[in-house]
Amino acid sequence: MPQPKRKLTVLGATGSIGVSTLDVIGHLGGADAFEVVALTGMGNVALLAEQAKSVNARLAVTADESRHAELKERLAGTGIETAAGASALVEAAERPTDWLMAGIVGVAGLAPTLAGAKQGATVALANKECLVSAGHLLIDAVAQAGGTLLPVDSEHNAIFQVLDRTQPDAVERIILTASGGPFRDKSVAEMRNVTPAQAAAHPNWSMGLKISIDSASLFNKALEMIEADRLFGAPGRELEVVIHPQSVIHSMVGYRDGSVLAQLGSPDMRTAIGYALGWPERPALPVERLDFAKLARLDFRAPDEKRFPALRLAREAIAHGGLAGAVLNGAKEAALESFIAGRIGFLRIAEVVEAAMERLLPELPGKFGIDEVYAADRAARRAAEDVMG
Ligand SMILES: NC(=O)C1=CN([C@@H]2O[C@H](COP(=O)(O)OP(=O)(O)OC[C@H]3O[C@@H](n4cnc5c(N)ncnc54)[C@H](OP(=O)(O)O)[C@@H]3O)[C@@H](O)[C@H]2O)C=CC1
Ligand SMILES: CC(=O)[C@@H](O)[C@H](O)COP(=O)(O)O
Ligand SMILES: [Mn+2]
Repeated sequence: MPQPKRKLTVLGATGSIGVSTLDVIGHLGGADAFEVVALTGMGNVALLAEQAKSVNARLAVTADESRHAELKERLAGTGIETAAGASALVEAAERPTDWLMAGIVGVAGLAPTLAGAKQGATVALANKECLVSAGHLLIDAVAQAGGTLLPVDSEHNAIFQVLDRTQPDAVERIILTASGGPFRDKSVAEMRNVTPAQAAAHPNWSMGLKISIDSASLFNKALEMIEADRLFGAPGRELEVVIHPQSVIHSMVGYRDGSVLAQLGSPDMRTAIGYALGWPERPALPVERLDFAKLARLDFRAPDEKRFPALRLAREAIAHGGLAGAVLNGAKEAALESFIAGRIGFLRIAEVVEAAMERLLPELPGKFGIDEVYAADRAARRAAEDVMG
């Protein structure tokens, strides 16, 4: 009897993570090995349609209702179902699947990712904004449904790989590495007038526009600190960030005997995605192997929080707990969109987030559910807009 194929859904299939995920799926057998339940995208319906055909997906969904007619036309006669809009994304994520990639960017990914978690799928989590904004709601949803949450963000995937879960008390430090981004060595004055294109030019990783710019402001690392706190935080465990310009060590865990375990690899997300798809096994992948003699050296230095205030704001959000992450992220998303649109300068991003946090943190409810998360996100965007004028 042939084994039933493993069912997969990819949210955000047309993005950087989504394209890498489909590449990994292709290397591991594609439509012969997997049944692709659903693929989702937003504006890039041409790519979405091509992807859906290439893996013989059951359903293709665009988040943008105005693009549905085009998607339908591109998939006419293929038998692939189509749908559009925010609720269609959630319905796609609710369709029974074994494995779901959460690869939508921003808090827009929260509702479909939660829906996937609630049906008990293994959730491969690239979208960090879910954990930052909704705290333990996602982790609890996975646990209640009997599913598994596998971090895909390279740092958290690295920590997951080297964390000895049989000895939680032996872990004393979680060390996130940060490339420092394209402005690692720039002064505040030099960063004042940088353009979105300069900010998006990541030195090591090829990624979507928003995460690339977040790496430049170190807000990516700020989000990752909160993400790490949600995933691996425990009393007595320190959370550190170290600048490591080569992005070869993806993160580290320090133990009470002085050992530090690190995961290394080329800056290629297919390793983390493949790990999450194959877990607990490691599939063979055509990722460039590290050549240590060629690398010759690995560098480290402390982050400069005067030039990059994002890390300090992340620590404040972690210390405050609850919905502070939703406020930091909502304000950051609003400020980032304004920077991309040319409405504010690069340095204003951190100023806007700090002002929104100062305004909103004192009045946040301690207990929260999903409605309060969205309310905090909306309030943060309003406060950010207000500060930006
Ligand atoms: N790229 C990377 O290497 C890494 C990314 N991550 C995280 O993974 C997530 C995805 O990042 P990345 O792939 O770079 O992002 P991209 O911008 O490249 O892709 C985003 C995906 O989400 C879709 N999308 C955009 N807006 C919406 C929306 N409002 N509703 C539904 N779908 C939407 C896009 O559709 P379309 O393109 O069709 O418009 C696309 O499929 C982010 O949370 C990021 O922080 C984490 C670690 C590494
Ligand atoms: C690939 C990945 O996980 C990104 O989040 C990457 O780590 C960004 O790099 P920096 O934020 O360290 O510049
Ligand atoms: Mn990362």
